Formats: sequence, structure tokens, C-alpha cells
Amino acid sequence: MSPLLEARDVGKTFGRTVALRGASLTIGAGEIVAISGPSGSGKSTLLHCLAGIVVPDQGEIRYGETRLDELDEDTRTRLRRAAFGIVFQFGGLVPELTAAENVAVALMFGGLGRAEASATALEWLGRLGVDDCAPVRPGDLSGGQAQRVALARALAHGPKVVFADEPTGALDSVAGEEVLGLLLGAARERGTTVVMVTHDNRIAAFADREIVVRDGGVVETPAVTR
Ligand SMILES: Nc1ncnc2c1ncn2[C@@H]1O[C@H](COP(=O)(O)OP(=O)(O)OP(=O)(O)O)[C@@H](O)[C@H]1O
Repeated sequence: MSPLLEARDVGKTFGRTVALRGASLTIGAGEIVAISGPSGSGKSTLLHCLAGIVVPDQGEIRYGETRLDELDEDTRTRLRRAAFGIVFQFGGLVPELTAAENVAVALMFGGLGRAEASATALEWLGRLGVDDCAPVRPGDLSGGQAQRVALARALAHGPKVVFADEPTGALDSVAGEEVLGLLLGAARERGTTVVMVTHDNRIAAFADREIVVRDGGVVETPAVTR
């Protein structure tokens, strides 16, 4: 499998806190990977570095042939919007916009015109079973509905990689597994790479591979288990 994402000896410090110390990993195109490990071990920071949200102090982040850590912020943002989809624990939807607008705006950032963005947004809300939520604002959605809308937003532009930080962390186990099933189903269908942070072993078990982080480093990347 050709590597799509790579971290080499990545270090990141926040003030006096060392979040990552020499973390290295490689993720292949189309792989579904869970990053697990104890609270505070550096999972989210590693995910943010891989997604080009955070720039490491040390080491390299590669997306294909591109050194993400060497790009200026504008170029990184453009690349992220075009190639990546990002889902956070609490969805991260814009509260003032309806569900449909949240998805459509992300598509318009990617260059789609308003009409096409609206049509694609509705199509994706339908695919994720929340088309009836289109006119509803995030505050009036259930946690499971909001996460489905967030998934629609992350997937609608056809990203190469979806990064998900505890995507089911705010949901009960039934809603969580439903949302995870939708994410992984859509990703497998399209060959999309998924990198998700989770502290939940049951969620990690759905991945092709688990990468364990401890004390800011990758301690274990067992071989593909599926
Ligand atoms: N923006 C930040 N400012 C200051 N400290 C930070 C910041 N981001 C992370 N840290 C610190 O870096 C360390 C690693 O945090 P990180 O969120 O990456 O761990 P995690 O494994 O994802 O934790 P959790 O499972 O609790 O979310 C922690 O000590 C955290 O407090």
C-alpha cells in the first residue's frame, strides 16, 4: 500500500507541556486507522498535525509528496479544504446556520456555486438519513443528528482523507455505532482514508489498524487485522 500520510519524528510543545515527542507513523491510501491511547497522551495533537491544523515544532508531516509542515497557512488551509474532511466530537457546526447551510457553505469554500452547493448538501443529508433536518439549526438537532450533519459536511466534497476526533464521543453507544457505520461505510465505498482518534476500544475495533499513542509517541502499530 502506498503511503498517503506520514509523520516522521514529530514533536510539539504547548508552553511547558510536551504533547508529542518523536511520534512517527505511516498511513496508506484507503486505510481506516484508529489512534488510541490514554487521556493526554497526544492523540488529538497528532491528528491535528496530520491534518495540517497544527504545525509541529520538530519533524515532518507528509501528505503524498507534499510536506504539510512547510506550507504557509493559506496554502495549508486550501489543501485542507480540498483534500480533507474533519469531524470533531461535538460536530463543530456553525450555530447560526441551518444543517443544509452548514454543509453548503463548506462546499462553497471549495469553489462550488450556491445552487450546486445546496443541491449537493441536500443529497448528502439524504444519504446520511437527515434530509428532514435540512432547515433546522444545530441547537435544535439531537447529538446523533448533529454528528450526521457534520459527517455530511466532511464527506460532501469528496475528500481523500477524513480526520475524526472522537466522532462518537458525545453519543450513546447505539447512536455512536450508527454514526461510525455511516462514516466507515461511505469511506470504504469511496476508498477514502479515515484517521480517527478514540479512547473507546469498541470504536477502535472497527478500524483496519490501531495506532497506540503513549507519552507523546507512537508505541504500537500492529499489522492490519481485518
Ligand atoms: N492548545 C493547547 N494548549 C496547551 N496545551 C495543550 C494544547 N493542546 C494540547 N495540549 C496539552 O498537550 C497534551 C496532549 O494533549 P492531546 O489533546 O493531544 O491529548 P489526547 O491524547 O488527545 O487527550 P484526550 O484523550 O484527553 O483528548 C495534554 O497535556 C494537553 O493538555
